[in-house]
Amino acid sequence: MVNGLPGNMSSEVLNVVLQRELPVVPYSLTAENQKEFSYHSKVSNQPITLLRPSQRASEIEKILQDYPRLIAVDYTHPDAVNSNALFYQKYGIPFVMGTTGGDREQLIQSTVQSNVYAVIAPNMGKQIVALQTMLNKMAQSFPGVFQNYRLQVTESHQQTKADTSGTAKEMIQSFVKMGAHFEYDKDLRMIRNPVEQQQELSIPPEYINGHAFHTYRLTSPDKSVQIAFQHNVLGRNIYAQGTVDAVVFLWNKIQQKASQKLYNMMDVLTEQISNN
Ligand SMILES: NC(=O)C1=CN([C@@H]2O[C@H](COP(=O)(O)OP(=O)(O)OC[C@H]3O[C@@H](n4cnc5c(N)ncnc54)[C@H](OP(=O)(O)O)[C@@H]3O)[C@@H](O)[C@H]2O)C=CC1
Ligand SMILES: O=C(O)C1=N[C@H](C(=O)O)C[C@H](O)C1
Repeated sequence: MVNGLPGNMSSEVLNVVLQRELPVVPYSLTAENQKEFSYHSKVSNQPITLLRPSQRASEIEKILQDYPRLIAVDYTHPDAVNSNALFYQKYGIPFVMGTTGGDREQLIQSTVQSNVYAVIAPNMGKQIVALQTMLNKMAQSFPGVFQNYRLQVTESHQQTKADTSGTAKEMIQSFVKMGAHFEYDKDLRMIRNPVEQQQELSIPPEYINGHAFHTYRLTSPDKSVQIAFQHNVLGRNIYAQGTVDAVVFLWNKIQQKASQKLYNMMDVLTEQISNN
């Protein structure tokens, strides 16, 4: 069940689900102010009924009777993360939460308490998740290696993005664990202006409405050393592919009745690599 239609990420995920010939539940949670009542994908004839927050409680039990083994994918809005998660938890629906923002601590806490299977990650792009994993390991192995270094982060996304990059927030935590000094109001530059994106970052016009460029730059106290990490993505396919991998991963965990219920994308990636 791909929730957040007709949004950008949910549409992309739906395409990948259909390309991989996986079954799709013909319902999607949408925003209260949504004007359309159904969504029509370019690659399928089956319309998807859009359910507003005020409608979903009365419809979900019937949907669960028809699709008892459904897994929800959530690409909605930072303001909806916690309430949507509570909805999945209340009805025992396993979910893959790609939506960023909201109260992340509460999201994790309520998921653990609910005992519902879930994958939660602010970035589903496996190559980026590999970089995150490497930085986590680096922080564990060399906790103070960037002591007194200053971290500066630039992240550029489409103008409609509602929040600060969730990926950047996680990466920053790793660098801070390595001793780097970082202040959100001074050291984070968020670029949302299409003119700057084209002129400064050379983002092609067709990707102004869908890109994610991140640079993390560490500078030594005397400025004689600079170390930078960068991941630049055009479009959204990388996340959609990872999301569908996470759905398959979760499906397998449910079949195996795994005792661990909550996972992140590092778990998905680790299992995929060890199975190959
Ligand atoms: N984990 C990952 O790998 C990635 C995460 N993301 C995250 O996914 C989220 C969505 O991004 P994107 O698709 O680009 O955003 P969009 O704005 O394109 O899509 C979000 C959709 O969700 C709808 N929506 C709003 N409120 C609700 C609600 N309560 N229930 C259901 N649907 C709702 C919006 O409707 P309306 O427009 O009417 O408000 C819109 O159609 C963001 O948090 C983004 O950061 C994005 C890319 C990758
Ligand atoms: O909104 C987006 O587009 C993205 N959101 C995620 C984030 O906030 O980190 C992942 C990626 O940057 C794309």
